[in-house]
Amino acid sequence: MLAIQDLKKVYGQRPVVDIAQLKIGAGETIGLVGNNGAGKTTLFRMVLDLIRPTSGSVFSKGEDVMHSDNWKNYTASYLDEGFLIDYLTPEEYFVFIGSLHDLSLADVKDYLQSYKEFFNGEILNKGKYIRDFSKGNQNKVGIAAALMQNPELLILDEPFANLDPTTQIRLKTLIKSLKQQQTMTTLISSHDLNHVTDVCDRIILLEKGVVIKDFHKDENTLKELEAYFAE
Ligand SMILES: Nc1ncnc2c1ncn2[C@@H]1O[C@H](COP(=O)(O)OP(=O)(O)OP(=O)(O)O)[C@@H](O)[C@H]1O
Repeated sequence: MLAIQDLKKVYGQRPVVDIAQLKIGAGETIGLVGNNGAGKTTLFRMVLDLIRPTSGSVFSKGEDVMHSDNWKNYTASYLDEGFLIDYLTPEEYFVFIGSLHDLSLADVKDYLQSYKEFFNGEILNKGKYIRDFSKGNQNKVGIAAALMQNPELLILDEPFANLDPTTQIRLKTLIKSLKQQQTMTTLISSHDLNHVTDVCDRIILLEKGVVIKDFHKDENTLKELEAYFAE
């Protein structure tokens, strides 16, 4: 699904991402972990062609994301509130995103109905603009809008941050159930080692822009990660 080749991003003199080669297969659920400033968001931004690499490329289904638009049809992401439209209500935003993906009003309505539990009564029919919601509730809108697109490739930057514990658990359940369909490749960055090892099958550990570890999850993964970060 994704292939990263000699990818480098340098700010000033400092490389903040430096990955010679990384392949992510279709259907994989990847957890990207690393301390503050490790380069997780910068990597996601290059995968989504939001920023350009200093050198190297990201290929999505074999096509360089810098020189192709095809990946936009099957990729959904939520990195931060910048992905939202502040002056819309959540309902208006979902309808807008739905219209970009040929979803009818009825489709969007059905979808929102199925997310009632995830929204926990805090998102719909509030008569409020997105800008007036708390950061956690804005995250819920962004994550739900990304999932609504039924993407082949889903990219979420720290999706558990700012969510209340109930919603964190519901989000994990949601991601696990989508994973079972085996049609979605998922990249999730997180500082929450418990959550990320719970939902992801493969963990990539980034430190100062470099991949330090890349392994498939087993029963020891959480302990190994905790030991690594405790050093
Ligand atoms: N536009 C920019 N100009 C200069 N430096 C930048 C810019 N964007 C990111 N950086 C630097 O690149 C490094 C990687 O940042 P990035 O946000 O990718 O890390 P991260 O792993 O997502 O961190 P966090 O866990 O804190 O969100 C940091 O040192 C950051 O200061």
